[in-house]
Amino acid sequence: MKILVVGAGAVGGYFGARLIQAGRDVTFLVRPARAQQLQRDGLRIVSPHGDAILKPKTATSTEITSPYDVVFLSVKAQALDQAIKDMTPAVGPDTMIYPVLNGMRHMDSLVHSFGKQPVLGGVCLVSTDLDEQGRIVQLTPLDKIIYGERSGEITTRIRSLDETLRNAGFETQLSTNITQAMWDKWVTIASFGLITCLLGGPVGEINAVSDGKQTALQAIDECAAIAKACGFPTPQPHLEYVRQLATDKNSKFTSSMYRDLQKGAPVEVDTILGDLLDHGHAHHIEAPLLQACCVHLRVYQNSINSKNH
Ligand SMILES: NC(=O)C1=CN([C@@H]2O[C@H](COP(=O)(O)OP(=O)(O)OC[C@H]3O[C@@H](n4cnc5c(N)ncnc54)[C@H](OP(=O)(O)O)[C@@H]3O)[C@@H](O)[C@H]2O)C=CC1
Ligand SMILES: CC(C)(CO)C(=O)C(=O)O
Repeated sequence: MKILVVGAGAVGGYFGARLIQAGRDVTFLVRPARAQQLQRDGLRIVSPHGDAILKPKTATSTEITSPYDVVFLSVKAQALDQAIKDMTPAVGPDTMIYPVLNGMRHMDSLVHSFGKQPVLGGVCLVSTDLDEQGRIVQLTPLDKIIYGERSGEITTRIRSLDETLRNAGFETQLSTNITQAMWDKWVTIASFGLITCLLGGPVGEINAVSDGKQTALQAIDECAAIAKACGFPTPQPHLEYVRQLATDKNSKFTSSMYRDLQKGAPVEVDTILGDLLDHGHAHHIEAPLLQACCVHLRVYQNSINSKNH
């Protein structure tokens, strides 16, 4: 299968690299600056599972002339519209689009642009960072991707995708209920985004101060209550796992949103937290911590936008 990874950043770069190491046919769709960096320094992975420096195949949007079998979409929400335009030549009648962005709103944009047929559901569970030198640094051993047809069917194409992705150095799961899995992930990232960005530190530092633990648990309850009201209740074992992760006093765990905030970079506030809050409003669910965090991050976002103009 010919795989096009759109975005050689923290997520795409990591899973793309592991797939290349496992012998899969991977090309990265990149913009010119990243193309030059990869050409010069290679694709560099720093990971508890083993470091790597690879020379990947790359293409810029004008260099794509024929469809790929799979487009693994791993850009940030704010880059989605342009990425959709740039990846269009790679999408043919049989292409599967496998997005791993956090949240759900990107699904509407993809279906609007390409129709329902090519768009799979997808989730990734990993904690990676694109550092100042363009290296991909994996911060915890977790690396799992989940994929499935949005209908839940086990089709021939999803089986071949599963065969291609399995045994490539990370955990995989073919899901027959990918929409639920995406909601579970949404609750996870919204909880950790909210906890770390609003309370201002990694999980352990929040739990080290009085009322930190209770506030973290309240944040999870707010996000889970919205998912439940929307008809996607987070399964109890998953909720327990999130609660445990969020209350570990020794944990350095953060969220990609918090790391963006620390870097002074744009944060996916509206697609991860704002969209969840809107779903809460539609169901009359009170979510004061989530609301406060949205306001905090929107003020931050406005301040970086005005600095950049
Ligand atoms: N990092 C993490 O731990 C996790 C992130 N996620 C989610 O995954 C998604 C991706 O995040 P992440 O990998 O961290 O983000 P990064 O910013 O690290 O990577 C995104 C990459 O996309 C590239 N890009 C943007 N637009 C285009 C384009 N038009 N064509 C080609 N490349 C493009 C950027 O390259 P450049 O700007 O250099 O051109 C950048 O390298 C987000 O929705 C995030 O929430 C999910 C789970 C964990
Ligand atoms: C919460 C976490 C680490 C789970 O994969 C994540 O999705 C993120 O930081 O963006």
